Amino acid sequence: MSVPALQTELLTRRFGDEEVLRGIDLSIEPGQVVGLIGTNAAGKTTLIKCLLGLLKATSGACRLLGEDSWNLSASAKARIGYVSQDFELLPWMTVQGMCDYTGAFYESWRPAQVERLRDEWQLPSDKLVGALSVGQRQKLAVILALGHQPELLMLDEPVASLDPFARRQFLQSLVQFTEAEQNTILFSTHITSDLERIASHVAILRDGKLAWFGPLDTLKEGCKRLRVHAQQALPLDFQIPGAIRCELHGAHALVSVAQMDEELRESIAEKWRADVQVEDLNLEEIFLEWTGSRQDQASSPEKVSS
Ligand SMILES: Nc1ncnc2c1ncn2[C@@H]1O[C@H](COP(=O)(O)OP(=O)(O)OP(=O)(O)O)[C@@H](O)[C@H]1O
Repeated sequence: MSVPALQTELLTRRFGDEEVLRGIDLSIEPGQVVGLIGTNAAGKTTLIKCLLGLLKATSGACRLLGEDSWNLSASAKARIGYVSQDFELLPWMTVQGMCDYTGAFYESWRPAQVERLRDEWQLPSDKLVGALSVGQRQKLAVILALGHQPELLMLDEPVASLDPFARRQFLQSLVQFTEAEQNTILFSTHITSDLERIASHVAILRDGKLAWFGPLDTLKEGCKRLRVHAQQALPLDFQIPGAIRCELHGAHALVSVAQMDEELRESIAEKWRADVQVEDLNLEEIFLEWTGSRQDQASSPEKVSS
């Protein structure tokens, strides 16, 4: 069996009284492209930093490429590409200087590939880094993270400042990156359409826990919204196995489930003498259901009509 590219066991991380990560068990295999999603302040950056050894776990284990994240060897570090949310760069260097400087740290640096990406992404070589726009700096940070041919890419909201064209180019370079079968990506994002385009797997953080982890297709195929219309008022403790969210309104309920199947529909219909309508959800809706941030008026209990 291969060593997981990234792994946590019962990982917790506290900041003062705030327990941001509360017992995360996650195992990402080589070759997986994992989109990490969760609401603002869900702990995505904290998880990425713990995995990279930039933050120490309060308790539990964190491993990267088989090594303890807090004691990574130089050779493991050389196999990682990382783009942080604030992509720290040296403002007084030119773009070319920044590339040469970063390249000097890596034996495996590929100047030709860096130059190609720089041209494709229209980054002026002689411009000072401090004079670049936010989007241009983000592009440079991504190019620097790819320049040494890493096999593990960790990207914390890598496209937040990119225009749609640059985002497309960026996603294309990630697709190229994953042509090497064992290359792994963990990226946090709020843009579900990007996630849909490149992720093989999805990890959802909620309340400091890993609410869901698995293949993107399984998530999309299994997650459904049920409109339950019973003949009489449903009990206040009305529950459905595997429900992610449940809203009750008299004889009606709006329930989202992670793993829908016909047997479940039939058992609800029979047990509650109810008509059960099953609705498909797109990835953004699934995200809203999982993170408990659904605000869609059409779905509010008041609108559940018989
Ligand atoms: N160094 C720190 N000191 C104190 N609190 C911190 C620190 N770093 C993160 N936190 C807290 O941990 C929580 C999670 O932050 P984190 O940046 O991991 O969230 P996130 O999911 O990446 O959010 P976003 O989507 O907004 O980027 C927040 O409440 C944040 O204030």
